[in-house]
Amino acid sequence: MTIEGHTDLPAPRTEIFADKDALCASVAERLVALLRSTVAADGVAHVALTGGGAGIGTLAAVSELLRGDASAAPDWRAVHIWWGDERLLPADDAERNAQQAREALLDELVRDHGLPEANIHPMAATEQTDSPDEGAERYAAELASHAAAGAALPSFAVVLLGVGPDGHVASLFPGREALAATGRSTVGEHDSPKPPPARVSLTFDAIRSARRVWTVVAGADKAEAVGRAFEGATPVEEIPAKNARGAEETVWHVDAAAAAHL
Ligand SMILES: O=C(O)[C@H](O)[C@@H](O)[C@H](O)[C@H](O)COP(=O)(O)O
Repeated sequence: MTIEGHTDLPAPRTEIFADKDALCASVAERLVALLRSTVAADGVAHVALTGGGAGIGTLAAVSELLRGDASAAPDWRAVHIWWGDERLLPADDAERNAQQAREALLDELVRDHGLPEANIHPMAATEQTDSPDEGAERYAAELASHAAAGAALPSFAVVLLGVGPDGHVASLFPGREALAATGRSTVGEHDSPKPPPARVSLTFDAIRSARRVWTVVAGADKAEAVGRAFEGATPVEEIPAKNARGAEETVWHVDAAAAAHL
């Protein structure tokens, strides 16, 4: 089965926040509202999470929101949790995006808010395979099993993405072969410049099939990458984040420090 990311997508827009906490609180609110409206409209909502400080901070902010007032929340029984990328490590490794997400929010959603454990779809851990390629194949199969007939992956309401100081998103790093993986939903990375080397990632085709792409970017070390992502001439091979777009919208949530070069 092949997939095609959309090619003609709306231009990204930016929203700038005073600091990381304000950014995370705002994205958390929007995420909860989006999942709620998506479940109401479609009966199901698929979301792809990201690791990183702002990504996990957003999940912690969702947890805080729910403690204040859970009435705005979606029916968590209808929400499916996926990841944009993962580190190929033991399942309970503290460096795993899934493990960090569990601690920040997901364990609580399962325990107190009815999120079925079966709706959490982590990428492969080393208990399943040591091979990033096999991990990618396994995840592609899992995605396909939740896709509409003829599609390779579910319709993501939103893909959340952190952006590295080098301009990477998910595990799509500058200059790496994985950037060029097309016609498939996932790709293995064997030699990531950021440790650990072995990772699994969604491809750009998969990211670009999402209805929305929301980046969450905080910190002065991101300012150059953010600035370059919005310059027309920047090659995607240098700043991969430039290529991350959603079919309906792409919003860069950026704190003031990371927005310094915009
Ligand atoms: O697996 C990883 O290496 C991270 O998930 C990574 O992709 C992260 O999202 C960005 O590097 C931004 O991270 P920060 O938000 O912490 O800057």
